[in-house]
Amino acid sequence: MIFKETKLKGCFIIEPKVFSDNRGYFMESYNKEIFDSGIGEPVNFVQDNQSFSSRGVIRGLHYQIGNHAQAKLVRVLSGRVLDVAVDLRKGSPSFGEYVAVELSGQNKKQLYIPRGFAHGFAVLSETAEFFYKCDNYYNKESEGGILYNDSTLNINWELPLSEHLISEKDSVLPKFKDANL
Ligand SMILES: Cc1cn([C@H]2C[C@H](O)[C@@H](COP(=O)(O)OP(=O)(O)O[C@H]3O[C@H](C)C(=O)[C@H](O)[C@H]3O)O2)c(=O)[nH]c1=O
Repeated sequence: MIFKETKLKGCFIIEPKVFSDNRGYFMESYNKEIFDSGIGEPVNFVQDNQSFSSRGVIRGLHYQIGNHAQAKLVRVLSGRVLDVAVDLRKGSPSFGEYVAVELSGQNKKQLYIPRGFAHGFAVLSETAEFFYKCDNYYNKESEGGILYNDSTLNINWELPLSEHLISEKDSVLPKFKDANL
């Protein structure tokens, strides 16, 4: 496994070791000992999530506030997405900055997003199966979000506007300046 820290401290791009042969491939997609050593601290995941989306779907930008904040280890089982993490940590020198990484079944890359970030992704392939581990449980009451096309964050989702497919809930999320952080 190769761990590359992004410009946002604590946020890592991870590339697993893939063993390919004439049958296909094998990889350890998660190994706690290797992961904790690569990240530099213990992370205890408690919930796995999985979602399936069609091209043009943008899920996010979501986070959970306070003690219910979640760190996430995200990857794509099949298809291709642009995955986005926004630094919302109060006092962070990169507050309001984001990283965008293409994750796909092909490149098998993973993104580790620490607590204190908003997360979202856009589906660039016909369909995408998305899988992620969380280090805190879902807590509906503590859900927060930011409008995916907020002009201050100015995220390039790499999809024509005409293709954006957003949930009703996400379409009415607050702007970054009004978000409940
Ligand atoms: C997140 C979550 C949702 N749900 C229920 C609540 C809704 O009835 C249904 C769909 O939820 P939602 O529309 O919020 O799903 P996404 O838009 O994929 O939300 C996720 O999208 C971005 C990319 C994230 O990083 C978050 O993990 C999460 O907010 O699943 C649960 O039962 N447990 C959960 O952990």
